Parts: sequence; structure tokens; C-alpha cells
Amino acid sequence: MTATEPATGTDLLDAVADLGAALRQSLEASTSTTASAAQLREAAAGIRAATAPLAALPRPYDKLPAVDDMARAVRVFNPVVGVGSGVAVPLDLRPDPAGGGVVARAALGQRYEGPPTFLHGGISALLMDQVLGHAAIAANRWGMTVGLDVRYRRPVPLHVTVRLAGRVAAIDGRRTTVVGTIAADDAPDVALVEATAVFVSPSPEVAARYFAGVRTASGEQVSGRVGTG
Ligand SMILES: CCCCCCCCCCCCCCCC(=O)SCCNC(=O)CCNC(=O)[C@H](O)C(C)(C)COP(=O)(O)OP(=O)(O)OC[C@H]1O[C@@H](n2cnc3c(N)ncnc32)[C@H](O)[C@@H]1OP(=O)(O)O
Repeated sequence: MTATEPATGTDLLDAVADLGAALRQSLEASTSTTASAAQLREAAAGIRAATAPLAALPRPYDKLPAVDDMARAVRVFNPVVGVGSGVAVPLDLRPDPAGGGVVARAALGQRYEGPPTFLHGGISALLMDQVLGHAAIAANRWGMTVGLDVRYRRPVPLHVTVRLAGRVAAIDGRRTTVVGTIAADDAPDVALVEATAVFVSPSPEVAARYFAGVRTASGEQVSGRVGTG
């Protein structure tokens, strides 16, 4: 393929993922380097120069990326699971083979630091919101978060593989209650973080109002089957 040909499905997705990985490497390096002021300025100039051509081709925020796949809950720029996102881990959530729910493993880097050497508590909450949301979707219960309760039992160490898991605990009308944990992968029964979230499926009228203007890349309306991730 030449540079002037439009990128197609897989090629575009590969490129989105490649740029996402480069952005994450850049963020991780920028938060864990001892480079001099001159080296930092040189890096900043290079990043700005690389960004300019992207910024010149903006996508309206109510038009979904061409490589999103709403039917499979794939959102490439989601800030937790999106392969194209610089801020995402990205978590690779899978069905939990132990039964019910979803699970992911990840070692979290310096860019998510809160207390020195430990994960920021707000990041734990973000990760749990997403993990529990996917557990709801895995049970065919998509909804928007209306409540998220997070208990921090022990700090989550950086650079150590942790296990993030969630499973549906209760269903009541449009409400789905989901519970989950973050734990060291080698001690999965000792929760460092415990979370409970309530997701509510918007009524059709509310969903239509919220998402009426949202379109897929090919111009189809996604109202009523849109996700929030
Ligand atoms: C097809 C798949 C595509 C997938 C695609 C990929 C997606 C992949 C990502 C997934 C993972 C995302 C994870 C991040 C998810 C966010 O980040 S969501 C963003 C943050 N949340 C919000 O902005 C939600 C704000 N809240 C609202 O807009 C409205 O409350 C809602 C949720 C639309 C509900 O409004 P509504 O439809 O008018 O419902 P309403 O009648 O008020 O309440 C319905 C029921 O829920 C109850 N309820 C309401 N609030 C609460 C509450 N706080 N506590 C308990 N119960 C409550 C009500 O009491 C009522 O109960 P009943 O009376 O029926 O017994």
C-alpha cells in the first residue's frame, strides 16, 4: 500500500494501536526519566512536530472512530482499554475462566503513580469502573454508572502484575450491581482494592436524547445501542 491510499480496517487498527503504544511509551518515559532540561525541550519539540499533522485532520467528537466496533464493545480510544489511547493501560479484559465475570492482568507504570511507588487511588477507581462495566456487558447488561464505591484496603504497587476482576452480583429491573477487586496476581484472594458499582440502563427515551447526534464512521445513528466507555 502507498501512503496515499486510504487505510482499511485492519491496517488502520494496527496503525491506531501502534500510535497508542508509542504515546504510552512516551508518557512512561517522560514520568521516569532523569533527562536534562535541554533533552526534555528537544523531546517536547519533536512530539509537537509529530502531533501537528494529526491535529490538522480532526474527527468530530460525535462521530465514532472507523475502527470502533460497538457490537463487540470495542472502543479504541477508551481511556482504560483502548489500544489507541495514550492514557489507557490498555487492559485486556477476558471472560474469567474461574466462572462468571471478566478478568485482566497488568503491571501499572509510573505514569499512574499516586503515593510514591504506589498506584493513584483515582486510577484504581477508573480501572474498577471500566472492569465492572465490562462485567455487566458480558452479562448482556449494559448501563451507565450511577454509583461506584471503592474501598482501598492496601496500596497497589506499581510495576507488579495485578489481577483486576469483576462479576455481576445482582440484577434488579434496569439496575445491575457489579462487584470486583484489584489484587496481586500471586495473591488473588487478598484484595488490595474492593469495588461495587451500580449500572443503570438508560430508558429508550433518555438513550435517544443522550446519543441522538452520535454517528458511526459510515454515518449510521448509534442511538439506543451506544456504549459509554
Ligand atoms: C451494546 C453494547 C455497547 C457497548 C459499547 C462499549 C462500552 C464499553 C465500556 C463499558 C464500561 C464503561 C464503564 C464506564 C461507564 C461510565 O463512565 S458512564 C458515565 C458516568 N455516568 C453517568 O454519566 C450517568 C448519569 N446518570 C444518568 O444519566 C441517569 O441516571 C441514567 C443512568 C441515564 C438513568 O436515567 P433514566 O433512564 O431516566 O433512569 P431513572 O428512571 O432515573 O432510573 C432507573 C432506575 O435506576 C435507579 N437509579 C438511578 N440512579 C441510581 C443510583 N445512583 N443508585 C441506585 N439506583 C439508581 C432508579 O431508582 C430507577 O429504579 P426503579 O425506580 O426503576 O426501581
